[in-house]
Amino acid sequence: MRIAMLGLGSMNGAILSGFLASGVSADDVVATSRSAASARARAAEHGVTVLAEEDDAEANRRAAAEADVVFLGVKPHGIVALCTEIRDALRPEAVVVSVAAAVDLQMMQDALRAGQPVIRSMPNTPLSVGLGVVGLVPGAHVTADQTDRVKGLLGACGAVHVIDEAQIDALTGISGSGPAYAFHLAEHMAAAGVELGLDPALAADLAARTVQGAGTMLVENHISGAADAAALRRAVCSPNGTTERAIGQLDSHGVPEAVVAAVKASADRAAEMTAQLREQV
Ligand SMILES: NC(=O)C1=CN([C@@H]2O[C@H](COP(=O)(O)OP(=O)(O)OC[C@H]3O[C@@H](n4cnc5c(N)ncnc54)[C@H](O)[C@@H]3O)[C@@H](O)[C@H]2O)C=CC1
Ligand SMILES: O=C(O)[C@@H]1CCC=N1
Repeated sequence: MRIAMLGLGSMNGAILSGFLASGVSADDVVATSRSAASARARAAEHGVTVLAEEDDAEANRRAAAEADVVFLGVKPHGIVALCTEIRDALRPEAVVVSVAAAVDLQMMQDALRAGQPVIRSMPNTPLSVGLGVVGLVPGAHVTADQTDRVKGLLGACGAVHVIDEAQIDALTGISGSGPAYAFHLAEHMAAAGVELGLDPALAADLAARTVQGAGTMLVENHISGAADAAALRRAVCSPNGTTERAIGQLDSHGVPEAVVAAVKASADRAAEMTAQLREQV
């Protein structure tokens, strides 16, 4: 299966790392980038061909022309223009997969040739280490085989959920943006350790491994049904102990409400961006 990755930034780069680690051959991937310098850097980093030409539309068309699956990894406001650019170069059976927030299936289908299969996705960057989460919304022209093919590719680097388009903003608020919430938490746990006198490298290591360990426990217990997040939290809290005091601080500082507000803000922003993009097309 030939894969094109148009726009090799943070998200498509994370997906590509996941693909290569899961056994996709670098020979089966062609990517594009905006500048020759970034193309060289990305080609060296991933060991795949990265095209960048004077005219980036030409690089995108060349990469798309041979592909069975084409990942669109540019910013949301560039997706429709990219679809228009590659429209006539795509093979009719090639599946276009957008990773962009806010750009709905209709906008992409309208910019591509009638009948071109399109899948809207919302991935997250932990796909790079095989622990991602992806929401997939297959468009009207996508066959079950084509969905399975894309699910197979992404499923080798994370959990894939096929969802309705109406659910994608909520999913974005949890799993698309969510890695940043965990990184934010780790950042401030480590900063507090430094304030308490720890070496910065030690504090960062403690925070990173704690988030990793808690995440792994959470997933294992979630899959087995043994315990949910609240039960695992309670198991760390000894009565009148250190953690109970710490959680009391999180609660009194409004962290539960802040997390709910953060997830909703991400989802609301996605919807707002969709409305803005619809006005532009
Ligand atoms: N960063 C993340 O964690 C996530 C990002 N996304 C989505 O991924 C998309 C990309 O976001 P990031 O990777 O964060 O941005 P980014 O800025 O890191 O990557 C975009 C890349 O596309 C390149 N590019 C721009 N126009 C191009 C063109 N015409 N031809 C070829 N390359 C072009 C840019 O040079 C850049 O390398 C967005 O639509 C975003 O909504 C979705 C889920 C998570
Ligand atoms: O911040 C953003 O808009 C993108 C979508 C989800 C994660 N990053």
